[in-house]
Amino acid sequence: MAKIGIVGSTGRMGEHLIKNILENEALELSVLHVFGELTRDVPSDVLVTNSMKAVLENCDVVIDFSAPEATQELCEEALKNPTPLVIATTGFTAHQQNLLKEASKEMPVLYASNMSAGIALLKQLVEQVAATLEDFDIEIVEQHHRHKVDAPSGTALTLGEFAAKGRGLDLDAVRVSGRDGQIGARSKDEIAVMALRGGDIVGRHTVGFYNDGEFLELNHTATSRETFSKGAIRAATWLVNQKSGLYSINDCLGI
Ligand SMILES: NC(=O)C1=CN([C@@H]2O[C@H](COP(=O)(O)OP(=O)(O)OC[C@H]3O[C@@H](n4cnc5c(N)ncnc54)[C@H](OP(=O)(O)O)[C@@H]3O)[C@@H](O)[C@H]2O)C=CC1
Ligand SMILES: O=C(O)C1=N[C@H](C(=O)O)C[C@H](O)C1
Repeated sequence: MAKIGIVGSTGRMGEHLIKNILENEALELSVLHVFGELTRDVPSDVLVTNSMKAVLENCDVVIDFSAPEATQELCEEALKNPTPLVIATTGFTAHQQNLLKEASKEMPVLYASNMSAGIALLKQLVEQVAATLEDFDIEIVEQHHRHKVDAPSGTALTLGEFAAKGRGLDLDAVRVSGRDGQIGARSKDEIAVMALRGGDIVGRHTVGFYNDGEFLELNHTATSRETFSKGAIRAATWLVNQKSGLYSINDCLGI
């Protein structure tokens, strides 16, 4: 039975993870990392700690839905005590992304900006459509709840990367993150990635392909955070049996 540790246990996603792991008899919730205070009850055999070292020493695999600084601390500590890591946090700097790659040389690391099966497939469709409908303008819109702190979402950036890949482009070179004022006409290759925030939207992503006379929009809407939490748990049970390397959710799903 895999012993699971959670980083970000007091957050919105942490709450679902704790519930989903405790209700699954094939899993053991062994340790929770808390940054502030844990206000919910957990079984007495679950270790609650503010030490990343203690998290790594007390589980077979870590699931991280937290904040970039917390993931950074987790990876730095994991380099001293290699442990399979499922990383779901978004909003990383280039340095933090490199740290994930460094860690994956010493342990299995699965990173997914979105743990849903729908987005795993959508990435592939986006790359295919971008390559096939080569004259169409590509624009991406994401919508999330009012509490989300990073923008655009990690998923929107991932979808943008797949769209750019389909065109043989680098997203960093063609991404537009805002339009306001006399901006001039749209250039052929640019890909806008725009964010809307409000209410309790769990996560909605639309990738649009626009041409004269027609357009195609591919949309994914997450209606429950359990989609992400159950996706991450599935990834964790898969990852404990893998060798060191950087994996995506598609590797876990076999698609
Ligand atoms: N890949 C995916 O499928 C998904 C990814 N996410 C991503 O997961 C992350 C968390 O989302 P969500 O649960 O909504 O966010 P919350 O803000 O609700 O939770 C964040 C958690 O991280 C903890 N935390 C914040 N800063 C630190 C720190 N410096 N050190 C240690 N712990 C820290 C918080 O502790 P405290 O409560 O004490 O502040 C809290 O437990 C986000 O990056 C989000 O984008 C979300 C959903 C799906
Ligand atoms: O913060 C969230 O809530 C979500 N974050 C992820 C992201 O940034 O892509 C995934 C999901 O859309 C929900």
